[in-house]
Formats: sequence, structure tokens, C-alpha cells
Amino acid sequence: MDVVSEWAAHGGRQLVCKHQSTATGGEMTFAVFLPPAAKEGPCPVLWYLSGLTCTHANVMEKGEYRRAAAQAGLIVVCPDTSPRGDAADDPAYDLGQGAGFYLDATQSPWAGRYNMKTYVTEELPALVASEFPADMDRQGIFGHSMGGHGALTLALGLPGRFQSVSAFAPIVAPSQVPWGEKAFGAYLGPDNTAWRRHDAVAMIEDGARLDEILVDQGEADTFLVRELRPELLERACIDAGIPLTLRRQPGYDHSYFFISTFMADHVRFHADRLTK
Ligand SMILES: N[C@@H](CCC(=O)N[C@@H](CS)C(=O)NCC(=O)O)C(=O)O
Repeated sequence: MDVVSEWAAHGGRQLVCKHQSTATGGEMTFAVFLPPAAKEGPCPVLWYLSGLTCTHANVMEKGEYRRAAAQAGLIVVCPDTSPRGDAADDPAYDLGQGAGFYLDATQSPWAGRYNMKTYVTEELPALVASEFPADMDRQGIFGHSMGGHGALTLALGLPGRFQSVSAFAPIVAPSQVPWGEKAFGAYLGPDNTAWRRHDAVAMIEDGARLDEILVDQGEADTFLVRELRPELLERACIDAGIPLTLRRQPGYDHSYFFISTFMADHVRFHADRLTK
């Protein structure tokens, strides 16, 4: 692993790192913030998964997580959203590079390199554990849009891995919306039973459980009705008895102006559950 950029921030350090990834078959870049407490000993790890078109850099530059993470003593890791370089791609913004959907693709030409689930849940955690003072027994996960989908589905699929889960404007039911139908059809093929294992609402309907979930959703988000549909998660959580705090935020859109507004609330939500 190489540290390619490093800045002092809020008493800690913001790093950008590159490494050769077996899971995705190429070079991958991620951002990691080390709080001041990391100088003294292991700190809990909070994973942030980004949305369509993003790299590791969007949230690092616009998400404004560092002050709260420094105060709480959390390491924040921000992976990229897909394989890069000579990996297969598509001209559309919602498929291929920048749109990995946090699953392991089974269909050509994506299978083999589009293994973002394995990358985010196995390869990168092993690297983080070996390179940084990370307490891997205390991990939380959150994300935005496609990354909110990733946070929910990875946590639902790995019971006990994450002690805290939250999302900004997540895609909650990809099997039922155009972004998900397109990506799942390409990456997983036409068999909808495979789709259900990567769909938060379907996973809950099929018995997966979380202790609690925090979601913020902007009411002026142009993707709300067509792609995000938080009411489907609300219904599934009520039926399953999962405590969901769904905060509908009037006037906020899908952008990092929305995310950064509520970022400190989310970091503190995770810190309350990871640092007790
Ligand atoms: N406006 C985008 C749609 C994709 C989009 O809104 N991406 C969100 C995540 S789903 C994002 O975070 N974009 C990058 C940014 O705002 O920095 C486009 O049409 O290309």
C-alpha cells in the first residue's frame, strides 16, 4: 500500500492510499481519516460508501466528517465505488466504473473485476487492520444513495459485523427501481432470486435483521420518488420490528450540501454505539 496524499486535519491525519487489489484485479484508491486518538491506540472504524459517479474523493472533499470523527475518535474509511483503469465500463453514469453497487458480479463482462462486496467486506478491512490502529471489533457503516444501499445490504448480510448502520438518501429497494433494475440485470443477470440478496427491503422481508437504522432523506431530492422510495424501507422495518429513524428533511436535495448538513449527526450516532 502507498500513501499518495497526506494532510493534517482536526488534530489527526487525512490520507489517500493506493494498493493492488486482488478482488477487483487492479489498483484501488481509498481515503482514510485517522483521528487524534489513533496516536494513542486502536480506534473504531466507520465505513462510508459513496454513490453513483463518486470516487473516494467526493466525501473526503465535501462530506465534512472530520471534525466530528476527530472528536469521537473514529477512523473513517472511504473506498472507491468500482474497479477502475482497464476494467469493463459503460458510457452511462449508472453502470460500470463509478457504479459498482457493492456486489460481486456474476455476468460478463463484469464478473471477475466487479467484486466490490468482497473488496469492501474482506480485502480492504484486512488491509485497514494491518496498516492502521483499527479496532475491527467495533465497526459502523454508512453511505449515500448507491452507498446507502451498500451500507444497508452489507450490514444486513453480515450479522454482527457492524454495530451501527445509517444512510443518506439510500436506494432501499434496487430490485424495484430503474437504477437497480439496470445494474442488477447487468451484474447479476435476469434471475430475480439473486437480486433479493442485494436488496435491503427484500433482505428484510426474507428475514435479515438489524438492531436499528438511521436514515436522512431530503424531501427536495429529485431521485426520491423514482429511485430511493424510503417508504418501502419504512414498511419493511415496521413489519419486521426493526427500529428505523427516518428523518425527512424539507428543502434538501441529493447533493453533498445535504449530506454535509447532517454528517455530524450520523458520525455521533455511530460514535454513541461504537465508543461506549
Ligand atoms: N447528477 C448525477 C447523478 C448521480 C448522482 O447524483 N450521484 C450522487 C450519488 S448517487 C453523487 O454523490 N454525485 C457526486 C457528487 O455530488 O459529488 C449525474 O446525472 O451524473
